[in-house]
Amino acid sequence: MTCRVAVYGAGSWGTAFSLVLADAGCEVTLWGRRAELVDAINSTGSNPDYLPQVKFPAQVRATTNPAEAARGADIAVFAVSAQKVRPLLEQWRPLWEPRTVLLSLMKGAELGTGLLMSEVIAETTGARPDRIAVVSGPNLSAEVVDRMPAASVVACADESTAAVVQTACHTSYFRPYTNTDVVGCELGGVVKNVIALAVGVTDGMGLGDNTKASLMTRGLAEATRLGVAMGADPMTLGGLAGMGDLVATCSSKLSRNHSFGARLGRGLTVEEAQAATTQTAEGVASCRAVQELAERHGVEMPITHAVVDMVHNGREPQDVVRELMSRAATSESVGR
Ligand SMILES: NC(=O)c1ccc[n+]([C@@H]2O[C@H](COP(=O)([O-])OP(=O)(O)OC[C@H]3O[C@@H](n4cnc5c(N)ncnc54)[C@H](O)[C@@H]3O)[C@@H](O)[C@H]2O)c1
Ligand SMILES: O=P(O)(O)OC[C@H](O)CO
Repeated sequence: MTCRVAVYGAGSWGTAFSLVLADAGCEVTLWGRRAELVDAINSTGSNPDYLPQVKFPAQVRATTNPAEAARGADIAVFAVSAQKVRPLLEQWRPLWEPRTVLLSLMKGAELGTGLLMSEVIAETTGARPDRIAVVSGPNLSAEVVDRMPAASVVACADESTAAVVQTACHTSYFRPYTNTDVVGCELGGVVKNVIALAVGVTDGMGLGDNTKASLMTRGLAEATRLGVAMGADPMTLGGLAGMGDLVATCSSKLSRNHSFGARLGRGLTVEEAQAATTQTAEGVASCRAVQELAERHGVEMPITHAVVDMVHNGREPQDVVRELMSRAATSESVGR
């Protein structure tokens, strides 16, 4: 039977993931909030504002009506900015059938609560963990829509739910693995955005590949330490949703988080970097939520602190780098 999917959010990843779902044989209803964009998608089969190179197959239709998207949906997919999703979920929760799987594509933690997106979904909808899933991995949307091979992870506490989502998005170029470690997969996606900001800064400053490799490796150590404190399997952070996504995001000029950091590193102010960023760079807000989580769980995350200092406390990149490097010398095994 054809899988029916509602995708909420017609930005970059909502657009790219709709293509993946359609290529995998699903019927997709893509919700967008702007009528002119939805009309353009329905009349031209492409999204003029995000990834206009995509030509949707006929089984992708767009709507501004969240209830129309929800009707008969086997899976409801959320691809809006992490800080904006709570009120939408609160408003829309009666729209989905009790059997509908609620799937987050978002890689952010909520400011103020420190909740991961699966937790925001659970809190707002009351859905049980076996109905809530996430997709996370090295999936830069511009490469995905060019159908360049990529792997990813579908995480859900319930393996059979993860398998349903896996089938719904498995194509010749998108290979999803399943995992029951939801916290580990989500945290990998959240923390890599913070580390990509740091790597972007040092790239923007003209620093080298040794710097980049050091930040990525120690950034992975931060993600793993926090993950373990929050109940994740450390092996998950070494997988696609952890190391895999860290490598893709920190290495790619397509990454919005890396680009934001690079602007700071080149000397732009935070306000100037923000003005130049037209799409969601989740790490900018989430770095503070990650810092709060680190404090709550008693975990040391110096790179995350450095990013918060540059993005929110007005600190100069040069000073922050110097400070990071001159911390007391320690053993690599500390805090493992
Ligand atoms: N782009 C990627 O390559 C990629 C890949 C994997 C995961 N993600 C994650 O997916 C999520 C969405 O990212 P994106 O790249 O699609 O961002 P985007 O900026 O391209 O699109 C965000 C979408 O959210 C919508 N939106 C913002 N505020 C809203 C509000 N208040 N109400 C309703 N809609 C609102 C925007 O209209 C837009 O359609 C992020 O958490 C991101 O980390 C992105
Ligand atoms: O463009 P970014 O920095 O949001 O990264 C996009 C994806 O998360 C990469 O997997």
